[in-house]
Amino acid sequence: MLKRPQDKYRPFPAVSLPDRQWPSRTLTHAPRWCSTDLRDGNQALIEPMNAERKARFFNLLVALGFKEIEVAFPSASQTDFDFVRQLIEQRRIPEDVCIQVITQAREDLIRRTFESLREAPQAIVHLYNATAPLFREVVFRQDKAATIDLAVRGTRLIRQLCEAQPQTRWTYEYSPETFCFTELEFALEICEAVAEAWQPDAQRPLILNLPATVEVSLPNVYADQIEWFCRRFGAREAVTISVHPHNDRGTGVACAEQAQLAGAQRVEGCLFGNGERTGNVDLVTLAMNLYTQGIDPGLDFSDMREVVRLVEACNQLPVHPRHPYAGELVFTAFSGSHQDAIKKGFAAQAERSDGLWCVPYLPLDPADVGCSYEAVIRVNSQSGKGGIAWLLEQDHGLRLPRRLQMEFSRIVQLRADETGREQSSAQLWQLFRQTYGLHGQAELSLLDYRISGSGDADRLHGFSGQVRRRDEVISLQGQGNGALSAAVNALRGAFDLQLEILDYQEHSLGRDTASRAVSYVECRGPEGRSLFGVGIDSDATASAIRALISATARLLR
Ligand SMILES: CC(=O)SCCNC(=O)CCNC(=O)[C@H](O)C(C)(C)COP(=O)(O)OP(=O)(O)OC[C@H]1O[C@@H](n2cnc3c(N)ncnc32)[C@H](O)[C@@H]1OP(=O)(O)O
Ligand SMILES: CC(C)C(=O)C(=O)O
Repeated sequence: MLKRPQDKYRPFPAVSLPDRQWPSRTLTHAPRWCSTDLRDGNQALIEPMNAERKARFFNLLVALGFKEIEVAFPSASQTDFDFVRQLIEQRRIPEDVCIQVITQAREDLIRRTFESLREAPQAIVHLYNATAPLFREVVFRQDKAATIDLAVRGTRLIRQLCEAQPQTRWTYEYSPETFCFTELEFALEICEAVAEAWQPDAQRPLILNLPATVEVSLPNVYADQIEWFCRRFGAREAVTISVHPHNDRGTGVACAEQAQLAGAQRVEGCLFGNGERTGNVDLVTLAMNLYTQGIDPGLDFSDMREVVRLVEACNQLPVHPRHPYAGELVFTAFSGSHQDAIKKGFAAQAERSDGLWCVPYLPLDPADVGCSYEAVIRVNSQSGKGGIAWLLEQDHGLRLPRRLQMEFSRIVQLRADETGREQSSAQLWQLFRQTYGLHGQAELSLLDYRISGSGDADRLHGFSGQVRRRDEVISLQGQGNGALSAAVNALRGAFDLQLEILDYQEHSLGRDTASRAVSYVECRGPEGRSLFGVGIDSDATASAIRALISATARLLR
């Protein structure tokens, strides 16, 4: 890169619009959406879609709720032409959906475009020509007058061909391609000339589509351009202002949103931002941005994973795992402090009953786009106790006491650091069971036990039982004020061990009477070392004794 980029690149000039209104407006409703996945998206693919992929994509767009779909550049290829014919002849276009096709302003191409549209119930014919100085000078070698003439001649021919096929309800769309770096006065002049040639009214609708063909400036500059245009265009009420942002600067979404504040009523783009170079504006993000502001976008992404799957299959391009609202990782927290906040947020959410979504770090309820909470928290070496406890609670019903969370998270941390890998929920559960002796090969396992004297407050409780340690069966005998203290005394005697209970908690693992109980016992052993034991049993007392044995085994280790 250059030390002096100013020698090579010039900043884009600002628009003089001191009384701009758009910054103090807010979005209150969805725009008219037009998907151009099958045209602008398609022309940017390594291998353009065949008829079968186009048909699958078209059906998806219809199912999502799109009412305007740019389906082809019919004069570009036989595939595109035939696809339009199939849609029409096989009556695959729902009544409330209007297909759109694009053409250059060349007579042969326009005529071929109309051939593809024979007997269409309704259609939008989209004509474009580039208007910016660079394109006039370098690509077309035309002056301003010739550029206007090209657009006007194309418009007149389209009008004539529309009139020759009155059974179709026609809409005309004109795009001054490269609008965002065309002199504003000239963009206005050419659009006025096109409107004059078309004569828009309710029966002859006109869409003026003002594209950011290549993003060259900040979104606020684009918004200024749109507001400037909307305020000056003569027959403003008779036309729909549409925008078509690309994403070269990574600000396609901001451009589309701010352009709507500035007066745009319609947005063209692609799902997940496919399209030329860095892509067209991403319609999924735009729609979900509205949704999370409480505005119905009029598009339904309830099964986002399926939408991703289908679009990936049709485009043969992956959707990034961090893609807003849709990527595989966008509802997942790996880091400890995020997991802690999310866990607390879910608990607070469950306590409230106002239905409002307020969970830290999650701007959207994953369930609204068909995602489960399973992936919300995943554990690796960046994770903390909150996330680990969440997984054990969600997947196994365990509500670990805070100090046990701290203890086990240190053990998980060690494992994650050792392996350098994510610890899946299944791996965590295995580590938990191994650590606390909850599996078949525990170092110390309870074979049987009996408690005597319970029920009479004045008498001491007696504990007798047997545990297996490796191949050895060890008998236990002890007395105490309660069952647990009798068992503690029995273990002390059998293993000549300092052992003291610091804390004890239990809860049931389920709601019905047949559910099991889980006990957590924190013990102090030799040299003041404290640690937890965990026991699970269908009987609450047995689960407590198992927890004690689990702690003893760990102290003996
Ligand atoms: C910003 C956009 O996305 S616009 C849409 C772009 N999409 C596509 O181009 C995909 C489909 N395109 C195609 O299949 C082909 O380009 C076709 C069939 C349209 C035309 O093919 P060709 O006749 O071989 O021309 P080619 O592709 O080289 O296009 C360049 C010619 O079109 C002219 N041209 C470009 N845009 C336009 C336009 N909107 N109106 C009229 N002429 C145009 C150029 O000036 C150039 O003319 P020249 O050959 O006299 O110098
Ligand atoms: C033809 C126009 C709308 C276009 O695709 C663009 O400017 O990117």
